[in-house]
Amino acid sequence: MEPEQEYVAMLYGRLDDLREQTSKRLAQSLRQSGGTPQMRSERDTSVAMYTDQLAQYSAVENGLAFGRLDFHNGERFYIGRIGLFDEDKEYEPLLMDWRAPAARPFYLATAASPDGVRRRRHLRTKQRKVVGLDDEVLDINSAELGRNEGLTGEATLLAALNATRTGQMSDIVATIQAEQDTIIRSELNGVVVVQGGPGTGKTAVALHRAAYLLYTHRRQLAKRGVLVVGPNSTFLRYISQVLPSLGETGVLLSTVGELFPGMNATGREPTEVAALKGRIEMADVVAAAVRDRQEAPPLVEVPFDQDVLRLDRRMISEARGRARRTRRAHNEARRTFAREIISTLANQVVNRLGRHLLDSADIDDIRRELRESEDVQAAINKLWPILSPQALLTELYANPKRLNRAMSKFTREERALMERSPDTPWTPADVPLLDEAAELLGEDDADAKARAERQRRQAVEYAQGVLDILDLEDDADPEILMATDLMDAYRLAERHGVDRYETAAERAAADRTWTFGHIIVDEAQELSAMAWRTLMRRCPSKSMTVVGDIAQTGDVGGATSWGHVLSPYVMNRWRLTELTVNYRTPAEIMEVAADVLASVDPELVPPTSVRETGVAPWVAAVSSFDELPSLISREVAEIGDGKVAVIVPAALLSSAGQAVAEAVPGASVGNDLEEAQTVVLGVADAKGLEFDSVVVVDPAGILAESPRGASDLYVALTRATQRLGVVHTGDLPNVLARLKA
Ligand SMILES: Nc1ncnc2c1ncn2[C@@H]1O[C@H](COP(=O)(O)OP(=O)(O)OP(=O)(O)O)[C@@H](O)[C@H]1O
Repeated sequence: MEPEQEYVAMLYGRLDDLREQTSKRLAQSLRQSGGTPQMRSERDTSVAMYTDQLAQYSAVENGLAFGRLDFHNGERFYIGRIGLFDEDKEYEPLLMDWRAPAARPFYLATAASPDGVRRRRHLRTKQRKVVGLDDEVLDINSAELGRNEGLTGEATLLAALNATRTGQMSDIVATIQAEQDTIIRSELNGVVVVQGGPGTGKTAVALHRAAYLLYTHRRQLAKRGVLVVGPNSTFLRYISQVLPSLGETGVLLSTVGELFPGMNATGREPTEVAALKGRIEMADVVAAAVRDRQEAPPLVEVPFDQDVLRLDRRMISEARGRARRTRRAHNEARRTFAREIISTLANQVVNRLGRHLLDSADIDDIRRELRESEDVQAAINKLWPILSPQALLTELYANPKRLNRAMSKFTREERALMERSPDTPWTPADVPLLDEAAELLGEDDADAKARAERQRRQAVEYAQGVLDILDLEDDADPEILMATDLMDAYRLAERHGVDRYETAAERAAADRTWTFGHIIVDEAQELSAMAWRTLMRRCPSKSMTVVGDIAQTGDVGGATSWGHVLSPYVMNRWRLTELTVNYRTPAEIMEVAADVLASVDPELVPPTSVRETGVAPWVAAVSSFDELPSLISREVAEIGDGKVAVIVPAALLSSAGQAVAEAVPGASVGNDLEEAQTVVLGVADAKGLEFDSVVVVDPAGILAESPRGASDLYVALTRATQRLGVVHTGDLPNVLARLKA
């Protein structure tokens, strides 16, 4: 252990040197001021680069080096979170980045196929101290009997799997298994689907793949960024530390609901409404809703100049036809529509006044007056209003007549489901519809232009004002300042004020039309067809990693087959990969869950648990759920320091949650995974998470609550890393009969 400690201490020394150097460079860059705009922009880039580097050096502090490979030819290297080099010895590698091609045997070499490796060593460290070593000699003759054959670094792996959970997902960089490594390093292009049962490491693989892709294709991806999509904000918080611990900070984590900047769509709605909004036909509904706002009533009367002008349906339809034929988005095509209407109205005015009495300047004046007339503008606004996506949908949902027209192909009941009053909060299922609307409506660039023009005018006025003041001073040197000089000075100052280095992820988060270099979708089975449409729009290159488990689909609008979901966008050009080993759930618990899976579909095969705990799941029949707090207290005592989840049907969440939170110290309802020792959750919120101990309450309630009840129960049962309890009233559902035995 001593020599390893020395080597690891040397690596930390090198890391400290790098930190110091970078801090100095950062301080130097920050001290520079002024210069040409280009110099300032270069300075901003250096500041950003050094800041990122410092963040990376801090992030890799824990477990900086975790492995060593010894080869038969006498070569040896250490493997860690980042690459470190010896500057004094021609940049000889001291530590190899785990993502480098040469580090691959650390994950793939086996006794049967050693790839030149003699020994693989796992270093376990705590802070900067080496606290343990696990060696594997890759010699087919010395392979221990009964050893779990397929596993790499088994001792270290099992130690990681048995560790107490913290409420935050940790990285698996030291113990990535061969089937996972192949997916992590699979090529950037195209769509790769990672199908796997619960606990097979799909989320872990997806995040390590993001880190791998950024390392391997940095130039390509740093500019456009990588997006990781997760099912809800609790889950995103749970996984949020994994990429930073791998030294990667520039990845945007988002739910689909957050992809519309400025919108916090956290409203709730009945599942059948969300499912309806998720159907692909909704794209046609939104398009119809936009067309419905380009109205052509039989007659519109426009007061003008003590007269009344008339627009009949034919005139309006003609203008509308021209605007539509531009194929521009609604707000952008409005200019064409307005021009046509003004032209029609101008014709009427001219005819009334007598065309032969007017010259072209008079006609221009008439057009201008028409354009400026509030009555004319109001008429155009009514016939072709400027619309925001929010306004379009709010008015659609609130107006049964509009819904009838836009949803003519839907049943009366379905139309009724969509109705809601204007002050209802937006829900996640609204976001893809808002996104669709934003595409069809386009920017209202007249507004943006007016704003820019206003700013320009203000700048000129400001410059002129300063010049006027200077003019008053007798000794002012007229050579020194001209209004235009001042303008430039003003603009530059202003530009410098807003110039700020942002990562691709930060810029992407604020821009609805941002397109990413790669998108990773986790719990992808939950996404509706409309959500897929939104995501595909954000990734024109269709370079994606799609991670999920069809058997866990809980959302009624979610996926039942990957081909069905993906083929509209990439036909059959996607690659299916599968993970088959369950690292989370012990065999004793998985046996119970497997019966539930068979009830979802007898063809589905559960993943194989990598370990047993020797602890059988417990079951408690109670006469009422009032007994829950005392059962949970007992379980908390059993688990010691670990985390306990109480998973309940949505209908029980508030009552059971309150009872447990009041009676059990350190318990809370919802998503406080890090602080609380015990959390009470509905199944949907438990998706993707894991706990040392799980108590599933009212399984019959979970089964009955949704058409996908069996999948929900399967998800709930597979969240535990150590212990499982089931609490029920009445009869235990048949699918859990094994628990009675
Ligand atoms: N190679 C590995 N080394 C160490 N731990 C691992 C490894 N693979 C997976 N794990 C652990 O197994 C657990 C389950 O992983 P993860 O959450 O990624 O699974 P999942 O397939 O996404 O599960 P689910 O479908 O239930 O959400 C995590 O604690 C993860 O750290």
